[in-house]
Amino acid sequence: MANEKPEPKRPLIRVSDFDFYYGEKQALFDINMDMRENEVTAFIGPSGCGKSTLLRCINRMNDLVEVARIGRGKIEVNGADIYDPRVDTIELRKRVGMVFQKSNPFPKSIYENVIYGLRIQGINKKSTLDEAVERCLKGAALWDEVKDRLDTSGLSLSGGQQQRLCIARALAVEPDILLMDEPCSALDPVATAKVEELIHSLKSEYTIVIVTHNMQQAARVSDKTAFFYLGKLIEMAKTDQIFMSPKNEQTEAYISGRFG
Ligand SMILES: Nc1ncnc2c1ncn2[C@@H]1O[C@H](COP(=O)(O)OP(=O)(O)OP(=O)(O)O)[C@@H](O)[C@H]1O
Repeated sequence: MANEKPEPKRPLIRVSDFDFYYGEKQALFDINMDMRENEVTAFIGPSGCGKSTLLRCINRMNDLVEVARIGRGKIEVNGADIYDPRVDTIELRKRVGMVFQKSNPFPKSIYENVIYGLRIQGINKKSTLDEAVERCLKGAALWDEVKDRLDTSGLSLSGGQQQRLCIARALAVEPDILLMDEPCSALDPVATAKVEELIHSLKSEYTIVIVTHNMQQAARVSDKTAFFYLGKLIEMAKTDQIFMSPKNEQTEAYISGRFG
C-alpha cells in the first residue's frame, strides 16, 4: 500500500529511569530513551551536561571510574540488562565498541592495530587475520590509502587516517553498536568529512551513537538527536525536527546559539 508506514526500527539500546552519580554528585537524572537499530543517534548539549557519561554507561566504561555508580534504573542492549552482575564486560565491549575523541592507535603496525582485538581472543590464523584486515580497513574507508604499507606503524598515519584506523580496529571484533565520543574534534575539515561519510555508510550494518559539539555535524550525520542539559534529557526526536522545530525552549535556545 502506498501510504503504509515503514516498520519502526527495533530499539537496540534502551535506557530506563536512569540516575547516575560520581560520588555524591548526580551527573544524570531520570534518563529514558531508545536508540534504534541501524540509526545514528547524536547526543548534543553544553559542556558538562552528561553526554559522555551516558555514552560511557552504554558499554560500562564508567565501571573503571572508582566513584561512579548507578542510582536507579537500567540500560538494556538487545533486551538484556547490561548491569546484571552476570554480564561479562569484555564480551559486552566486544558488542558495543568505542571510538574516542583523540585517536589512540597502538605503537604497532597498521595490520596489528586492526587485528588487536582478535589476537586477544587468541585468533592467530593468518588467512583469518588477513581477511579481517582487508574487510575492516575497507569498512573504515582506509584500505586504498594503506594497503601497500600495512607493515608501517599506525602512528605514521595522519590524524584523520589514525581515527579511521581506530574505527577499523573497533570493527574487527564485529560489534553491533559503535559509540563515538567526539570522533572528529581533533580533525581538520577534510578528515572530518571523510569520517562523517564513513559514519553514514556504517549505519547500514551498525547502530551508532555519537557525542558531538558540532551541531552541523549532528544535523549531517544523525537520524535522531538527543539534547541534554544539566544531566537531563530535555528533548529527543528526529534530527530534522530538533533542528527545524524543537518543541522545548531550551533546545531552541541551544541550537540557535543563545547559550551553551
Ligand atoms: N570521572 C569523573 N569523576 C567525577 N566527575 C566526573 C567524571 N567525569 C565526568 N564528571 C562530571 O560529570 C558531569 C558530566 O560530565 P560529562 O563529561 O559526561 O559531560 P559532557 O556533556 O560529555 O561534557 P563535554 O561536552 O565537556 O565533554 C560533569 O559535571 C563532570 O564534571
